[in-house]
Amino acid sequence: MQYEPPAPLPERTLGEAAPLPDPVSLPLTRPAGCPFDPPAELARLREQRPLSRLHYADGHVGWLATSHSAVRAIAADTRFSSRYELMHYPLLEGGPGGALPPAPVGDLTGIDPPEHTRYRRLLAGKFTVRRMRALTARVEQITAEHLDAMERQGPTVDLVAAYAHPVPALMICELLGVAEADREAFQRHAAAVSDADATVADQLAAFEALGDFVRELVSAKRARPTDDLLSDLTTTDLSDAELAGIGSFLLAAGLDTTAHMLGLGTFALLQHPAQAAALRADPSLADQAVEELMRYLSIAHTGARAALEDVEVDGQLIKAGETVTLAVGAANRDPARFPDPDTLDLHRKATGQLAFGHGIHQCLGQQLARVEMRIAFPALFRRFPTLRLAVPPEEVPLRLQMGLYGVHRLPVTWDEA
Ligand code: HEM
Repeated sequence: MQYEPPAPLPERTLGEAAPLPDPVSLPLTRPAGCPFDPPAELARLREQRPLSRLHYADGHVGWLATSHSAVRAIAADTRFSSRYELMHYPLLEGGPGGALPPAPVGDLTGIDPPEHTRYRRLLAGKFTVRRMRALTARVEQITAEHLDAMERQGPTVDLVAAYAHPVPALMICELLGVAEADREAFQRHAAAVSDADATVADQLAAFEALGDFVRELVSAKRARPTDDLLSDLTTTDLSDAELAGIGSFLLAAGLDTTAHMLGLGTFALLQHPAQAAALRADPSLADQAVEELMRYLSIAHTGARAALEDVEVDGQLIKAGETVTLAVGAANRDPARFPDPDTLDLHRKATGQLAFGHGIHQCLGQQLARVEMRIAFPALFRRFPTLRLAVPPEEVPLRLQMGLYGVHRLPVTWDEA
């Protein structure tokens, strides 16, 4: 019998290593009864492969990154763009150039280098250690004042309206140098923008009013600078329009994010009483508790990037022009990175969690956000040791299907002394 050499193995080309399952739609449904877990379907996809094919609403077939390593690698890679106008959106009709316009002036998250580098350098230099230290003292004061007000008001209160929203709102006022007399108006507009019960017209009107407010603030700082970030920025070569854009962007980036972390984080701690008790008993736990809550809750649960050229990630070829949705919530629950990832464990060292983003767009305000949370969570649980939900957990209104996850309201109560 004549010997036949084995047929050569087919050459394995990138992206053809194994047949890919059919594209999926973005999973959005969170498991019933556990409002803190990402959609279970994301975990199933992550078990199969780090990158799955994803259907976008305009017919594009792009990618969904679910593993910690893939999300981290893509966020760190500048061959992927952050420009909104280059992206397809899983839930928005209209492809690049149709779904969303380019980022407005001052919005750092939707631009690439070199435009991004210029803004980023100017801003990073203003989030100084000295400023963060000064802000820490103000967070302590502001949280104490709001806890006093809650106590005076007596049970029951909506924790979002009484604490989770006003504390970060006032910290943005501190950062931007909003005068005491103007803060009430500022807070009113800011609360109306994110009020789920407001009509779209009212939300838009509040949004316009905030824009006017920031423009007037810029003129005031140019005329009479004070000790704040916005005044500092008036000494740079930024135009008034750029300053107003940056002011509005900081407001958008720093307020609702922190507010939703405080609201949802309190809900999570109330549902995990042993963890809340540990935080109450040991204030030195606060730093790692905040990292773990950020990981566990991942309120900014998805990000997106568009490939500017062909890029290989985890053995998978992503072609130029394709959009990748980054499932940050799933990445932060990846067992390959965090053992027993679905357990909230404040004693865990959750370093490497991706909830503040990663790479050149990583959150610029993260130190401020951390300071706010490190102070606000323990202070709340120490002031009200009997704090509990005033409604059954399933009645807490959740921000389902929204870009930023959280609670709309959190009715809480406690035993009066
Ligand atoms: C818990 C609260 C916060 C969360 C969860 C959060 C989350 C994030 C995330 C995920 C990004 C990256 C977006 C991307 O890669 O496209 C980001 C960027 C940013 N955040 Fe935050 N953030 C928080 C608080 C703040 C605060 C308090 C400020 C400032 C007052 C702030 C200012 C910014 C800015 C300026 C950027 C843009 C950075 C860039 O594109 O270079 N954030 N944030």
